[in-house]
Amino acid sequence: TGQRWGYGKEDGPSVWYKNYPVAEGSRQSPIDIVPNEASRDRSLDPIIINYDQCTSINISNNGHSVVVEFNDSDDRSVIKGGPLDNPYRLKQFHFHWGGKGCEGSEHTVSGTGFASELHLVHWNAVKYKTFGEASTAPDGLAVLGIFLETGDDHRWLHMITDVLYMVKYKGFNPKCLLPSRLHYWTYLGSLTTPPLHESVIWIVLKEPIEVSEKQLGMFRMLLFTGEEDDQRLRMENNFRPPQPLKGRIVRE
Ligand SMILES: COc1ccc([C@H]2OC(=S)NC2=O)c(OC)c1
Ligand SMILES: [Zn+2]
Repeated sequence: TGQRWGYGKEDGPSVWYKNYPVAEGSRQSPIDIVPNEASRDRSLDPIIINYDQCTSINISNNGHSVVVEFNDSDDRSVIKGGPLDNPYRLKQFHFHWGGKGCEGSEHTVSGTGFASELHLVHWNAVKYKTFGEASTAPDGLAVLGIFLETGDDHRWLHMITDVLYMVKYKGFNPKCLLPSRLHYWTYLGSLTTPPLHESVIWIVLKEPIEVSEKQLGMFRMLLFTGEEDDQRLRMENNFRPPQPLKGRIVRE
């Protein structure tokens, strides 16, 4: 179908259900995470992140966000452990952000949003042959969500913000975007943009990373629109608001 969707009044999250009825499904993301309602699951192991051999292949503006894609032809960069039964291969990462200060993340914590949220998207290459196939399976994807709060410059984020105007660049290890502690909340959810497939095992890290207003401002320099479009729409507020929990349990 490939229907046009966006984050504006006419094509934003409140009308996605018209072309994507699963928007009103039972495991939609993001959600508001209420820490003291999370249930302690002692069977949950720590997550294990292996990004050391990862190969970034490009950075692009897909009209909804800035996306860095990785070579996912083998298990060179995977996440495993935690709530996952298999290793999941890193496919891409991208960000969601606001237009100003405190809003911009997709998940919120007790109603509080962060300035931005990084999504590292992985797929289950043990059970599925392609990302596309995995993206429609209930255990097909694992997305690592990391909150960005404003403060000092992030030591490595400049490698993204400095090249946001370029297309090709290599050699970026997203491990440097991880916070020091990997404590997480986990729940079953979905893609947060159309097609909104309910195929995501969410792992949301509790500890945010710190980036500067200037670094965040670089994201807002991007545009939703192409060079040929007559109007220039700044890319900002590309986040979906929290969706109903519908009885799901958030584990930690
Ligand atoms: C091709 O890989 C992806 C990855 C993520 C999404 C969205 O779902 C989440 S999570 N963040 C998003 O922007 C996606 O939507 C089409 C496609
Ligand atoms: Zn995302």
